[in-house]
Amino acid sequence: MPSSRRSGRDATALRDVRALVGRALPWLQGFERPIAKVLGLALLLAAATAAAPLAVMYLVDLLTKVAAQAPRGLRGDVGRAVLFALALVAASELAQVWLSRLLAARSWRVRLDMDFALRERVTARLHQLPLTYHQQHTVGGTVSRVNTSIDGFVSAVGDLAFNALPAAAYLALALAALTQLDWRLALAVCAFAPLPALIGMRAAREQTRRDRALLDHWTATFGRWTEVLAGIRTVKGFAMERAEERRFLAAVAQGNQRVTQGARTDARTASLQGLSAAAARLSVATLGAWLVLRGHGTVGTLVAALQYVGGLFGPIQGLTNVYATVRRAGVSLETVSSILDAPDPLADQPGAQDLAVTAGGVTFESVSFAYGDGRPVLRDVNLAVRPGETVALVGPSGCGKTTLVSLLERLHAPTAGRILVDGVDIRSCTRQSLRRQVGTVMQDVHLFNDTILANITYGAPGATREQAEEAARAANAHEFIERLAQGYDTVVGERGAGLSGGQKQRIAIARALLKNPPILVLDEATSALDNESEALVQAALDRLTQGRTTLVVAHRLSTVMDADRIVVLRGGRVEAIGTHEELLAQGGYYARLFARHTRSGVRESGFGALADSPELATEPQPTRRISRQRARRVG
Ligand SMILES: Nc1ncnc2c1ncn2[C@@H]1O[C@H](COP(=O)(O)OP(=O)(O)OP(=O)(O)O)[C@@H](O)[C@H]1O
Repeated sequence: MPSSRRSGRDATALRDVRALVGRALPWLQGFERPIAKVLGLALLLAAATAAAPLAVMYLVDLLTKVAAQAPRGLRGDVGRAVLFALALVAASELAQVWLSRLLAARSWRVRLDMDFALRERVTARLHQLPLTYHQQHTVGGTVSRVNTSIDGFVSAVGDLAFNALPAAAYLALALAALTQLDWRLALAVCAFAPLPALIGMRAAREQTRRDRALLDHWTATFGRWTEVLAGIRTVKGFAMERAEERRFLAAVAQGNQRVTQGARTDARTASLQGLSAAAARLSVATLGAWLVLRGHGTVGTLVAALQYVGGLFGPIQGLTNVYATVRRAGVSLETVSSILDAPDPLADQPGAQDLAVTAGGVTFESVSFAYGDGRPVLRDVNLAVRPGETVALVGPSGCGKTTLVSLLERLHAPTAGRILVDGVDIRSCTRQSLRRQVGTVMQDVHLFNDTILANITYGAPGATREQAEEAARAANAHEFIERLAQGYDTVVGERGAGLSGGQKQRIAIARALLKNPPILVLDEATSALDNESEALVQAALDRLTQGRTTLVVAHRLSTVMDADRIVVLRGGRVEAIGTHEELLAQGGYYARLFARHTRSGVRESGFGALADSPELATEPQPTRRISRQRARRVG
């Protein structure tokens, strides 16, 4: 290999190590003392291990001398000297065993603590990151990536601190001792020492590439796996179980094949390193024997030298893996950093105050918004919702209704304009305090695989059982809950699998009632409920909205007509605002929508679905004034 290319690679390797150390250091804050303590123990162990062959040498030389003098038993000074030598050997062995045990226990403790601290930071960050981050990453993929990366990073730091550094110390001590014993033997060792290092360095790049590809592969595989399990209803509905199983197993087999190929390459690298170590041992044994025969050394020296050579190549091999370990840690760090350093444009501003809602007025002031792709979704929206008022949002699918209400929760930030609650810009308050004041009931109700009681008190952890029951009564949920085998202690299954759509909605309403927020966001369910269930949900919603400022993404005609005002959104713009009667009188899109609804005779909940009819965009309709009561009868 041309030397310029090699020196280029070495420089890159050094840069990699320096960059990694620079990035890893802030993460190790708080662990300096425990790491230093374990490192101290490891260095002591290295010193004890390096001293052991000297004790053996002393014993062997003593015994050789005694044997040469045709001994008459081990009495007097000779006996004491042999006993002392034996005690030295025993002490060094015992010290090694004791230190190894202590080191193993302490280093595990430090690794586990580091693992805990990293998980704490990553979990907190994942919870803080904006919704868009989670929409762009699969749950399973994130879980698999986080687990693999944290394990990888912690074990790499442990390997470097507790194995590589003590190995380097042992190498230095052993080489110094060997040079003292016989410089020629030390030279023979040094001639072979760089070989395993070079072999390891060559393998490291390939290992890193492999690790990165494997991490991506497992992220995609487990991301899909969790998605399939989460969407098992759809999988079953389309009889895709076998197909999904085949797809998953093919991906696992492909991953395993890559792991096997990697293990084969690693084994080849290890055997090449082993061969170079064996060549070093053979050359030292030959040279040592020659030196002893020539009277240039003692048998003890040769035995000690062979012990050193035997013990040296393990650490040398370990040290050559340092580069691979550093690069592996780099891959892990990249992933964890991509989470910890992911931008959070919605983070609280420095000095943000808690929001205290007094009346509950909400104002959208020239609000525009676009998702990551830059396509405008909301354009210059102006809307002032008075305290205690209910405003229904109506418009075709994709016109930005859900997006508008999510801006109020600060799940996204407007690209222009601002949103005020009681005259306070929500960007200037803390996210937590804002979300405590805004309650939500979304159409895809999410229940946790926990008891009904835990699901109702979610968001109000201090609430008592009696308060939860009271909220459930107001939400028309108490009766059906009481009829369940375990009542409020019934576990609902993942995402509330054991409950009907209407029951889930009523639990969500009870949850919102218990939270008791002054501002409410409702995203009405589009899926039709049976008449009875719909009436129960509607009555619960009426109770929930009483006395609260409410923004509702409306799909039922009754909701729209019961609202104090209706906002017609089209193409991200506010097309009209008014009461039902006012909008009918204006004769625009809303009037056409209403007319079409009354003509079609579809169920109430189909009102929102009709908003999508293409003909509504153009169909001219005569303006008709219909009283609210009459319209309700028709709907
Ligand atoms: N996370 C997202 N990333 C990119 N675009 C999005 C995202 N969420 C929604 N959109 C797009 O923004 C537009 C408005 O979506 P939004 O969900 O607010 O509409 P909507 O009026 O509530 O529709 P619907 O009545 O069907 O629920 C749509 O074109 C949609 O494709």
